[in-house]
Amino acid sequence: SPIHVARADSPYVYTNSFGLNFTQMNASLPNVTIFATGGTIAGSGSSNTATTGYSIGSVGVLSLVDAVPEVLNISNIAGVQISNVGSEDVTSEILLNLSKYINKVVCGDSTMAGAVVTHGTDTLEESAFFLDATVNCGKPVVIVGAMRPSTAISADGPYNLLEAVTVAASNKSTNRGALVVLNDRIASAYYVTKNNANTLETFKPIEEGFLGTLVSDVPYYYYPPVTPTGKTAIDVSNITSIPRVDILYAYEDMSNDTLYNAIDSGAKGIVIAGAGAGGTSTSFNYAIEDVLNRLKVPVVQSTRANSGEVPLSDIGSTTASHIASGFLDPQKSRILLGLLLAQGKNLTEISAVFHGSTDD
Ligand SMILES: NC(=O)C[C@H](N)C(=O)O
Repeated sequence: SPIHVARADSPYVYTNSFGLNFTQMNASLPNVTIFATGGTIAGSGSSNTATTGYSIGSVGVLSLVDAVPEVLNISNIAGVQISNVGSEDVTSEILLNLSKYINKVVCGDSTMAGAVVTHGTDTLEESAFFLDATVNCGKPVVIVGAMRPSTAISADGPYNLLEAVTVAASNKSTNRGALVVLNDRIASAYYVTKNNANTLETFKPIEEGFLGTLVSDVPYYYYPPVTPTGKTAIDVSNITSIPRVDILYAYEDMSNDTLYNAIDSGAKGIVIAGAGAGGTSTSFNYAIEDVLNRLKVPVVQSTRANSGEVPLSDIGSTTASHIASGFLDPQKSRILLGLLLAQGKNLTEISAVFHGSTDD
């Protein structure tokens, strides 16, 4: 269960009705809760030039905030340690717990302005998409990470954290869904993706553009609040687990066995990272139709190209409830399919939700 923490050197001055501890309660400042999950932002290396091979999640939320005392000039902070793992170890259990927690202690508390989630960057976009789908009270949920560990020269985590808290505390950030803030940019969690394995300039919504930027820690939004086309809000209050969804990466000579093996070993839904606009071989297409018609297991056809649409008209015949991912990439499609399966949706309903992202 989560541990509530505050700054190491000072006693709590205020505990709210949800048991969250604050080290200051300045009535003129907004309240923000930081939910820490781990990742490089909480990592430390053996030298100040090491930007790989460092230990992940060795720094707790308390030390993160201690490294950036400036956050206390802009908000009253409560800290909750949800987990302390590399993002590759973030599970659907952690995400469900986190989402329910934010819905309860941020959405359910009129004195709380918003939430910040610190997270490893490798799968940050998956967790951000999950939170965008499942926290919909209008308050900002800002997901932030870092590419350099806290011990590196020019570590990016401290300033990224300050920017994330600034965005979460700003009333300009409401009704924009979950937001990803790194490297002075504000992006919609619905579209953003990691583009480079190593560099600071890595999170981008490839086609859709950023929502805003920060200059000298002041957020500027290019547009008034918008909702991504076809976005589906999902209530997780009655969901206790997320069914397993596997992603299969398509390639020349791909064997149909990959599909049947995944289902035989327990996958309740499949996402294909297809070639181009969802393409798989003629033989594999028959296997997909067999799985849809006979086994009634949803197969979402997405693309391994890192942007663009998979249109429904481009995949398969009309003899089955085909599901085209629209503009959602394989990793976002996996999150959405898992949530829809958890809600008990059938193939036709699932197809309609994915089709919504295409606006046709
Ligand atoms: N930059 C990072 O945070 C990478 C790290 N492996 C993680 O995702 O936890």
